[in-house]
Amino acid sequence: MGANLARNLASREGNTVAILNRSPQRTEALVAEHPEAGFVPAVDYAGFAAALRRPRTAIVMVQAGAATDATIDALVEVFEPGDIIVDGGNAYFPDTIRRERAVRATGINFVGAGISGGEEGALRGPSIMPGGSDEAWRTLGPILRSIAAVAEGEPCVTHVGHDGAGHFVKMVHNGIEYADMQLIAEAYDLIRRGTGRSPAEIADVFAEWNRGELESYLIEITAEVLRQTDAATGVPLVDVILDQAGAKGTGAWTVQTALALGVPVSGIAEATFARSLSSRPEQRAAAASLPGPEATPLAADEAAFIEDVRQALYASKIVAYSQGFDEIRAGAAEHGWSIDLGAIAKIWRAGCIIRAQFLNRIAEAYAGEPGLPLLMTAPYFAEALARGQEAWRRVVVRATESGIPAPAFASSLAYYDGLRAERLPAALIQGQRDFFGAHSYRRVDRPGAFHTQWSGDRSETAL
Ligand SMILES: NC(=O)C1=CN([C@@H]2O[C@H](COP(=O)(O)OP(=O)(O)OC[C@H]3O[C@@H](n4cnc5c(N)ncnc54)[C@H](OP(=O)(O)O)[C@@H]3O)[C@@H](O)[C@H]2O)C=CC1
Ligand SMILES: O=C(CO)[C@H](O)[C@H](O)COP(=O)(O)O
Repeated sequence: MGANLARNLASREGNTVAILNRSPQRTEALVAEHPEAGFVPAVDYAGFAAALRRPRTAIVMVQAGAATDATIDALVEVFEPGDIIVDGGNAYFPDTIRRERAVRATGINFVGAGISGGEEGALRGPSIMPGGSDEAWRTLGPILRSIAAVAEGEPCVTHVGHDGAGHFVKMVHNGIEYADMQLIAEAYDLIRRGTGRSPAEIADVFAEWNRGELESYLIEITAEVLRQTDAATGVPLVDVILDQAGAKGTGAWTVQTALALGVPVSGIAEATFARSLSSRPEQRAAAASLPGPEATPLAADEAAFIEDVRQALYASKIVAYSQGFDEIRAGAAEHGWSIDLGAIAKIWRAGCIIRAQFLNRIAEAYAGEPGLPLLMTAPYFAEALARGQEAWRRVVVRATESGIPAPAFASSLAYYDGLRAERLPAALIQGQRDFFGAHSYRRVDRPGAFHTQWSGDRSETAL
């Protein structure tokens, strides 16, 4: 990521880029491979600082955690007040808040900036989500705008908010990425097992979907992955890839943060847990003999079933994004960040992994009603959910009857039904809590808190 970001910066008019890697041979290799970049190589932090024009700007692209702390500490030693350190890695936002405070105390600016787009995006133009101070943004804005992806003429970068706001938004971006990928994987599994089509045939289905409302980078690359044949065996590559999904932590952070904020991001949580479940080979082996439907019945009308899956995918995707934006709204309120949700949708339209046509609809929804309480209730999305809900239900029923796990589809539908329910069984939970712990409850017909004397005469006391 760092090498490609440096090449991107160097390719812009008027830029000269100094580079430093803890392994000097990697710095030398990059300089040798890309003479056109005109890099100024440094072998240590002092040399790196000396090579930069004031105010200096450094972009750090290393692993989150100790590596990031070590790099920032080394830069603070050689930088001066007014200089800017940008952490472009996937840092955990509380770390960014801590680092921003500590670095600011030295007079140096610190900016946590989420960067998405993978290696290709870093080179050609990523989506960038910077936090940090207004002062740092004044210097950094033109630099980041020059290297960011462009969507409909607008650079995919905005000053998200102060201190950790940028990394918070990048974290949620990745949480949504997890949900989007899991939903696509469930759609693939349902079509494969429900119709018997081959991966290459399903690639055609995804390619077709990519021409409609589902158009997105993740749908596009899904078709590419499914079409790939393994050179060694001649079978579809997807059939020889070990079915244990990795995770570097941003999905888990999104869920942990949502739990702390009390925001139900159930689709993102299911997607994160689905990766954990896949990566438990001993447990999967032990459970393999547990009973379930013998064989998956093939869909009688394949085309209709595939269309149902498409609609279920779109509806579940709306829920995942709605949950993610709800978490950003809650995080902004908690941390005092002024985050423009419509601007976030706009900077995700290009450059990042979740880039999609669909983000224009999200930007429009927030432009129409900036205080929108929940994205999925905006007219466009409410109408899309209403249109797709019957297919969505059929797919979840079909998956359940067939024994095909579709946790993200099912939980998204349960979230939708939970929110629209006139009454929820939460009333019973309140009664249970009051029974065993005297936690009290509120009533629908009177203000105040109440407790029933469960172990006594069962009379009710107003507290
Ligand atoms: N890969 C991706 O698609 C994306 C990655 N990111 C984030 O960008 C960051 C970099 O990721 P990526 O480029 O993929 O990772 P790589 O593993 O390719 O590169 C990591 C870099 O960090 C350096 N490094 C590791 N430990 C230390 C340390 N203790 N002190 C100083 N430098 C260290 C490595 O040096 P050396 O070469 O000597 O090992 C290397 O230059 C991560 O935070 C990642 O989460 C963000 C968006 C997308
Ligand atoms: O930030 C990214 C894209 O936006 C990275 O690709 C991310 O590291 C992928 O996460 P994971 O390895 O957990 O799937």
